[in-house]
Amino acid sequence: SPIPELGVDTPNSEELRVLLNHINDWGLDTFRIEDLSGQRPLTVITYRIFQERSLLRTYNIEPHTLISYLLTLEDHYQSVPYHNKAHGADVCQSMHVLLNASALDGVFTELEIMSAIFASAVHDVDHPGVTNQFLINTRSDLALMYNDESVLENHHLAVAFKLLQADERNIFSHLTAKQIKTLRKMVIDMVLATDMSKHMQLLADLKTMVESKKVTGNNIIMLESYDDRIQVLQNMIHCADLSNPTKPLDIYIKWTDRIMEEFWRQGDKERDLGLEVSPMCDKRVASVEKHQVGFIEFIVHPLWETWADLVYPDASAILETLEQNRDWYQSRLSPPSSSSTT
Ligand SMILES: COc1ccc(/C=N/OC[C@H](O)CN2C[C@@H](C)O[C@@H](C)C2)cc1OC1CCCC1
Ligand SMILES: [Mg+2]
Ligand SMILES: [Zn+2]
Repeated sequence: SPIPELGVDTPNSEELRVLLNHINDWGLDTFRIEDLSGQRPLTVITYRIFQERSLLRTYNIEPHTLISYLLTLEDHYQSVPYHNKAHGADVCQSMHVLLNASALDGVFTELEIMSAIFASAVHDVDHPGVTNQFLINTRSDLALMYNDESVLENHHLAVAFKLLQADERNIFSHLTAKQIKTLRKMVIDMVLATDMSKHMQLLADLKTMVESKKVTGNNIIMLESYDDRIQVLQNMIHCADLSNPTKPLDIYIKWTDRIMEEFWRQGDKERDLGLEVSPMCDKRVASVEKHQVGFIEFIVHPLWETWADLVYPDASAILETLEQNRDWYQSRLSPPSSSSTT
């Protein structure tokens, strides 16, 4: 049966096509695409990116096989408030835009680009909506399986590659053994880098790279070793994963609502289990704005400021939006009561 042009059949294909024409733009409304695609944001966005980058042609990927893999991958994202298929789709599309930075023009190979898009699409598959620490504290089967080390990220990878084993879903069936080996290593290295516990090390290495940045005549970054190349891609997927505060405010606020709902459900589970409620997970001491300001100040802005240095001036507008959004949440902070200032 013929594949629908957008990958899935929906009654709103005209409006969906118009939205997907903005696939290369920062701030694409993933929520609107979720609604217009019949709850298939990950399939339609990833399918469009593969087409946009001619990856089906370059790697002889059969459209049915790609759609079959993407639909099954999407079905393996759990219906949790934040870490669901819409987040997977959003990180994939954000990664696609970051890869287009002119400072990175011609830097990565087609295989590295496909690895990065694939890694982003799969990076949180089957996320249960709780943190690594929760899985460790509750002695979950996943923590037992992965010995408490990047438990979620190891699981996302295992599920993503397991789904490839079915012939009708094996989108890499026409790659050489060497290409598959390279893709698999890079995808593993990228998804493992989305473990927030690696943030400080990733950022420190990125800062070192920026300080010693080597560029060609027309300001294109030169990356000689695998370590340098993968380090840029690891920071890129980490930036994409923590890109919510850099998006248009109305979209950012919706992501905040979703992550807080997910954190509060975890807090409720911890309370029911008699465990200490994790930071920011207690709905009874809700300080959503304060947490977002802290998240931006201590994690998101330092990362994006360094990324913006690396690809200067390509991410300057994104950094500007981040700072405006931080100021907005700051302005919503209840002013300190007069007694506290005496
Ligand atoms: C739009 O806001 C957000 C969008 C993504 C995320 C993603 N978090 O990482 C996924 C895991 O949970 C890892 N940890 C993150 C860490 C900061 O905290 C731990 C409890 C878990 C957090 C956001 O805000 C959070 C932080 C401040 C208010 C809630
Ligand atoms: Mg994750
Ligand atoms: Zn994620």
